[in-house]
Amino acid sequence: MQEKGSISIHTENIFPIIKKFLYSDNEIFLRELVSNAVDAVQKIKRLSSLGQYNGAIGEPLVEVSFDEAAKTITISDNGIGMTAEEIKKYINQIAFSGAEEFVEKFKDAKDANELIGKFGLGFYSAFMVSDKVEIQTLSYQEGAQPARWICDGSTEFEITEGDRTTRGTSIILHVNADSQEFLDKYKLQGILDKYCKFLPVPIKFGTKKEYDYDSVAEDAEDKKPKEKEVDNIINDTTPIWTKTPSELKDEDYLRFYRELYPMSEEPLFWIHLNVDHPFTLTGVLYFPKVRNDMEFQRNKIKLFSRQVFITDEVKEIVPDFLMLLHGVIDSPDIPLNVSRSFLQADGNVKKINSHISKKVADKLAELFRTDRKAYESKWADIGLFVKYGMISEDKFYDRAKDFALLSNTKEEYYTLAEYKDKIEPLQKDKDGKLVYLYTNDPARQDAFIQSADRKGYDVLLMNSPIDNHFIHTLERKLDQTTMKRVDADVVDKLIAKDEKIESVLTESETTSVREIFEKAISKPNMTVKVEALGSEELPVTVTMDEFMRRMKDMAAMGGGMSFYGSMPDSYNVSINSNHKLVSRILKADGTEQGRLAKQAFDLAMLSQGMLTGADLTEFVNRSVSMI
Ligand SMILES: Nc1ncnc2c1ncn2[C@@H]1O[C@H](COP(=O)(O)OP(=O)(O)OP(=O)(O)O)[C@@H](O)[C@H]1O
Repeated sequence: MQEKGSISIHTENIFPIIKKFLYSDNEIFLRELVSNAVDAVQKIKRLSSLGQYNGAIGEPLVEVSFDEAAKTITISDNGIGMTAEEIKKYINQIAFSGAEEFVEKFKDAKDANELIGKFGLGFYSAFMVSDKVEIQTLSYQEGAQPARWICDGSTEFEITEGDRTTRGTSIILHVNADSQEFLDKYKLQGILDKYCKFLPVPIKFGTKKEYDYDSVAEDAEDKKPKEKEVDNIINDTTPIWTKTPSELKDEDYLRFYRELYPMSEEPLFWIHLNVDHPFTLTGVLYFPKVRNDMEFQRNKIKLFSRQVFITDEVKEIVPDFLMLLHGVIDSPDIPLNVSRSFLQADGNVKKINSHISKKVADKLAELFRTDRKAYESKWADIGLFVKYGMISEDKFYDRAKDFALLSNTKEEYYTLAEYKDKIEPLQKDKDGKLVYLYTNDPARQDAFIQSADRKGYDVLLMNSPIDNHFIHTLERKLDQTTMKRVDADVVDKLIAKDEKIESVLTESETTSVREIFEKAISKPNMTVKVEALGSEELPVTVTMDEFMRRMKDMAAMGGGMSFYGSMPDSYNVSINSNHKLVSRILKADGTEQGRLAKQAFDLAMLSQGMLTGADLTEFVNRSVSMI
């Protein structure tokens, strides 16, 4: 048997195009060829189980090997094999059925995956790294003759009788001068680890040493275990996501997590995805402990299609707010060769995205319901995802509103509904609006928190980076509710009530107090106000108005409020006319008045960490002289 022919293709020579345009991703040749080998092995298993093949199937195996001297890489399997006729049909023609279209469109294609996927060129990716590709194969069919196909990357091929004596196929790549880097153990091992680590058929890559400790006799002088050479199988053929949750224990999930992310802390919990309809999706998603270097933690979800690794860019498949999750997703509905533009347009991908969002919400709801204490203890980490989700997706907000928690400065946790009930009696203003008080820095705002506490007000802890945005979402979503930072005003004014506190000072005394303080402080960005507050409140309080502060925060974050950003920080200085120190200052003589007023103001600044530099030095010197 010998035949020479021309690959059925109307267009002249397609290989230079493949090589040129696919070059950047050339390592995927191995993924393509190993996947074909795995398919071939699975096909023979299926034929056997259907009774259409009665021979022995043997141990299914795909073997990858290389020969540095001969400059070849071989991918060999004991799968279904091909007859010469099948080679002609599947290799020569099928792959090029779309060739004309291919040549027309190749100019616009952005990446190799897109090209290969669209045109069923999996096998031909071999030419990205080879001068010559050879197939040695023997079909499972009774009486089949071994066949050999060889092609040098032109449209000319040759089919002759082959040498294979056992069922299956070997693809031999004669590696080209530019791709010699692939003739390396570590390089190939790395590619296999990346793409083939969880393929469903054992993949052998060389051998490795194993030590047999059982063989060492108790009384043996030389305690060295026997060394033996065993197949180096690079993959786990039944990774946990292919199993049902009932077969698995927590330890299995944790072990898999450690295998995927060896250096990471233990995850908080996980979700096992198992969907049959309307699309097929399996996977395990882990909630990691979130660290500060969030960027580093993105892109940790691995996307597989029938256990073949595709990518860890899952942007379209996983909702943005869940991008920090870890784990794997496997869906045969996502083709092996995906490109970003494909993912964006694909209907299944959108469905998968919203399914994942729903599953995550269901899992969180369940954790909340079944063990609220444990859920609360993890809230610092979980909260980040939940808040991000609530901010970015209305649908998720609706799902999460019953299990999202607010925590206060006393480390108590409340759902949104519980919190509303808690604060309603005391924190409603005169117009019926609920005022939620929060702190973003409990250490600096301690004096304000204590004042609020004395009044029976509750203060929420909103000190994670996402809380700024979360506050806006809550204001938008919650009816008749505003959020105020606890240091936005003196406590008696934080929540505007109808009740009026009487001042012990007359009108002219009030004016004098204001003038004394204005003179003592003498800073243009400090507006002095004398106010009648509770006598137990501090004599002097420095605040920044909530609106002004938010505008400034937005400007600092580049939110387009540059007008506010360029304004100097301006503060309100509230003097409590009912505090006895204020009366004392009023009664003191000329120079003493100024000194005491300055001292009281500096103390207010100090308590908020705002007293620095020369002002601080002056304060310390003055305090020493006063003691
Ligand atoms: N190792 C193999 N054993 C048996 N048949 C094979 C083997 N490799 C390839 N084939 C046959 O050649 C055909 C073409 O392979 P090719 O990789 O080009 O495309 P594909 O596998 O059909 O699609 P894809 O683009 O997803 O890889 C396969 O469908 C299969 O019938």
